[in-house]
Amino acid sequence: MKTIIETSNLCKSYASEGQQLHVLRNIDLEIYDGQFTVIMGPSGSGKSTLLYMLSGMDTATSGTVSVCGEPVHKKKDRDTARFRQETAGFIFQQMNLLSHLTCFENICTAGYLKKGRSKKETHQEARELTERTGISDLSRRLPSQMSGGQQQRCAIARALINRPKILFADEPTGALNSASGKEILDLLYSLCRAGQNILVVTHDLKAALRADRILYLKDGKIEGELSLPPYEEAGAPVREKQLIGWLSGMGW
Ligand SMILES: Nc1ncnc2c1ncn2[C@@H]1O[C@H](COP(=O)(O)OP(=O)(O)OP(=O)(O)O)[C@@H](O)[C@H]1O
Repeated sequence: MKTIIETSNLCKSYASEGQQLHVLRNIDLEIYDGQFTVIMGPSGSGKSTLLYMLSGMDTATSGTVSVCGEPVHKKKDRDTARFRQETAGFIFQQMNLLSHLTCFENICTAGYLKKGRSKKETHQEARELTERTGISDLSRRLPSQMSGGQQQRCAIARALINRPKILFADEPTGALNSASGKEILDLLYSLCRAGQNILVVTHDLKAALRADRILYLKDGKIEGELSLPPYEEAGAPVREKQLIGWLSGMGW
C-alpha cells in the first residue's frame, strides 16, 4: 500500500503553568493512500493535536512529518500556506462558514486563491462540488438559512475546492443529530471510495464504522490499530462487533 503520510518520532509539547505538557510522544505512523482512516482515543489524548501536526496546521516540537513525500516539518510559512492549499482540506465540528456569504460564495472563497485558475473555472468547480455534496439547490442560501447537515455539506465542498489530496476532519458529526450525521458519513464515505483520502478524528462509533483503518491514541501514543474489511462487504453488525470488541480491549 502506498503511504501518503508518515511520521517519525513526532513529539508535541506545550508549556503550561511553568511545566512542559507532553501531548504527543514519539509517534511513528503511516497513513495509506485511498483509505478512510480514523483516529480515536480518550478525551485529551492528543487526537486533534495530531491532526494539526499531520496537516501542517501546527508545527511539531521535534520529529518529522512527511505528506505525499514532502517533509512538512521543514517548510517555511509561505510554503506551508501553499502546501495547505494544495494538499489539505479541513472540516471541523463547527462548520465556521462565513455568515454574510452565500453557500456558493463560501465554497468559492479559498478557490480564488489557487494559482493559475480563473474565476470561471473556480465557479465551475464549485458547481460540480455542490452537485457531489447534494446542495446544488441551496447555493444562494446564507448559512443561517441552512440546517447543520447542509452547512457541513457546504463546509465539505469548501474544503474540496482546491482538490486537496487529503481531507482532514475533526469531529465532523459532533454537532449534528444522528440523521444528519449519517448523511455526512455517507457523503464522506462515498467521496473516499471515489478516490478522496480521508482522515477523521472522532468519538463517534458510527464514524469509526466507516473506517478502513482505525488508530487508537492514548496519552499521546498510538496504542493500537485495527483494519476493518470493506464497508460494503462486511455487514454492519459484523464490523460493529469487531470494532466494539477491539475498543473495549483498548480500554475505551
Ligand atoms: N495550545 C495549547 N496549549 C496548551 N495545552 C494544549 C494546547 N492545545 C492542546 N493542549 C492540551 O493538549 C492535550 C491534548 O489536546 P487535544 O485537543 O489534542 O486532545 P483530544 O484527544 O483531541 O481531546 P478531545 O477528544 O477532548 O477533543 C490536552 O490536555 C489539551 O489541554
